[in-house]
Amino acid sequence: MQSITALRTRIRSGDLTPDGALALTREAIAAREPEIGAFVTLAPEPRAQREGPLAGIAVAVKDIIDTADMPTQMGSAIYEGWRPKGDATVVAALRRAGATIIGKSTTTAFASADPTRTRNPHRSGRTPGGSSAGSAAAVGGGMVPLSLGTQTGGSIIRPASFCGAAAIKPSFRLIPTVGVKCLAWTLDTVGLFAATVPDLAAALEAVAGRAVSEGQTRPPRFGVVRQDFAGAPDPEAEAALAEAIARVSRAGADVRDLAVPSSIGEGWEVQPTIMDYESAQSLAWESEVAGNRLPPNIAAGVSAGRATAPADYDEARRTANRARREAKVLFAEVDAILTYSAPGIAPDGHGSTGDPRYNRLWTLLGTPCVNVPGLRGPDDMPIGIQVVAPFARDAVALDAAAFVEAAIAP
Ligand SMILES: NC(=O)CC(=O)O
Repeated sequence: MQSITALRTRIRSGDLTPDGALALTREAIAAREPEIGAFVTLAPEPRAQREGPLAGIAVAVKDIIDTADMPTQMGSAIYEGWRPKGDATVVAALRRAGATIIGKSTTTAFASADPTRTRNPHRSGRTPGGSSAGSAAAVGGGMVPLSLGTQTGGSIIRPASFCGAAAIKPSFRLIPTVGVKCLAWTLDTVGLFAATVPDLAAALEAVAGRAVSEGQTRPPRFGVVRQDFAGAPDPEAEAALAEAIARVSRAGADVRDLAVPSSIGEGWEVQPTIMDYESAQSLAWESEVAGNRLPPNIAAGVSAGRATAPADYDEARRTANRARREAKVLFAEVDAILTYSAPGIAPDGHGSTGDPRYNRLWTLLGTPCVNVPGLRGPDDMPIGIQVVAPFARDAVALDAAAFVEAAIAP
């Protein structure tokens, strides 16, 4: 895989130029794109910048995020050829940091749950997940060092787990969603995919201009949350979590099971109500002018949202706010939570993007989540571990995730 920090070290040492780094990425894309299909559009004449912390770093941008120099097509024929006037805020920040936007990566239609044509880079017969399918596959398949995704349910952490990429779904709204097609305005979160957790930190620091480490020297204190309200995982997910617990314990971390207040499970329960209600309104124009061109899963979500009474949506939001208030208690005696990134390895076939049931709670709570790659399950498929920290403590999430990544490294 292409590592931002490794490329940057070579560039800073003079061993590689930014143009050379970009050429490596273009070669990797040419080699794997025919099999993986991670891109909708490739930049015709990408040029490396000379300056900035991301000079020479090529970025794939999920195709619901606006770019001034390439179409933004939302994964839907309704927006075929659509050219926004300008860049989304996060794209402009990437360019200011010296990055090169190398192309637009596939997304499910409007970032919902209808499969794309993209294939899992480890086993082409399996799904890469969604909705940030191309972004996860492009990083997990070693095609690019960095990609942008979004999460409303589980669209960053789940595909990252399926494709073996590190990823962060930051705290809600840490990265602006200006210029990002809205699905659910109280849930949509922009995030990043990269090869390793330190690579994520380097990219987030460049994009968000924030310190991304608290420089904690003592091992983190972890709380384990198995999200029983979401049902049992596949055996390989439980085995991966147990392996991660054993490894971080051996590395000196304190690990304990956490009791979860009932309000947290109630929050998990209402996330789909909020997502569907808001999606129906966000996609009202598309539904009215081209409803017959919406694929089945997003169409079903819009229909469910239209059938949701405003009073039920309001009650769901009260439940969500109660869960956010009470989520603080989860972190009273621990720095970060360990939980499943996905129910198991990437499902066989391409008829589904998988189940966000272990992700949707944390999206609703707005807490920072990191997928830590490195473990393998059946068929030698990657399976991630999800590290969650308190809201606005993204540096804690990254420090704790880096500790887990180091502990599970082979
Ligand atoms: N946008 C989303 O997060 C939907 C999903 O989890 O598949």
